[in-house]
Amino acid sequence: MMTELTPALRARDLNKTYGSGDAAVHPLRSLSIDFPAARFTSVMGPSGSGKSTLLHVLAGLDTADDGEVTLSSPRGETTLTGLNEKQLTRVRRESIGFIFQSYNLVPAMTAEENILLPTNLGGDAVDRDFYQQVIDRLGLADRLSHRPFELSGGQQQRVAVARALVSRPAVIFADEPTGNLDQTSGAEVLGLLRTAVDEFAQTVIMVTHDANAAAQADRTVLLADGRVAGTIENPTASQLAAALIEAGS
Ligand SMILES: Nc1ncnc2c1ncn2[C@@H]1O[C@H](COP(=O)(O)OP(=O)(O)OP(=O)(O)O)[C@@H](O)[C@H]1O
Repeated sequence: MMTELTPALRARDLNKTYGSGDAAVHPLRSLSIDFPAARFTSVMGPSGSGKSTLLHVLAGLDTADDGEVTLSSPRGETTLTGLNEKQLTRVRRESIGFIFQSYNLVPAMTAEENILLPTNLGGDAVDRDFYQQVIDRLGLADRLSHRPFELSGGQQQRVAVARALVSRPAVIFADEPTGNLDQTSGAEVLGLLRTAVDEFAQTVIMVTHDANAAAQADRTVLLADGRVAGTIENPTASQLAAALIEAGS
């Protein structure tokens, strides 16, 4: 049984370097951090501080040069580092949802087909009651047969959020999920991420530049130069804005 103190994700001594010599860039420098289960964590930091790299490594979409990432879910504990691509694909399907700034929907598929894609790929039966709940909550019921190009940006992101929620992954990653949205659509997406945590005990980790968005989380991790520069519990937008100015963003 997981308690809220159990980390859903544990990262230890992650290093990543691009290039070499004078041109070397270090998006991750001996970075260690825990992300508690059933909590909403936002990640902020100056441009180039390593936020997206960290998210991709935690989600098994990219690999670190060394260090360890361990995922704990109701299915058990898995060390992602060291898995081959096939094993990683399986873990991502079973336990991880990802929401991108640019939605990343399959253009030839309808909204419904996009939403059900991860569940179908995993070979799992769709929980129709939960699916209906998500669709109703997202106001997507009359958009399900539309393809992405027939949807507004806000609607496309709602489809992407539904896709990440419906298979009920233990951890949902979101990289600037509100970056392309107007304020109303952005608030809606953030509300849904909160619901995933508060009602469905999922773990959410979200990268954002927006202090107001970040303040919706239970905790904010501040990155600077590939390292954890600090964490703020129950952050407020003004606290985060001040911290970012201090970090030089
Ligand atoms: N594939 C790559 N090849 C070379 N350098 C890379 C690559 N991906 C990222 N970097 C570099 O690694 C550093 C960290 O990038 P990352 O995208 O993780 O930062 P970030 O904090 O998410 O930035 P932003 O807020 O601008 O999105 C940057 O200096 C970036 O240029």
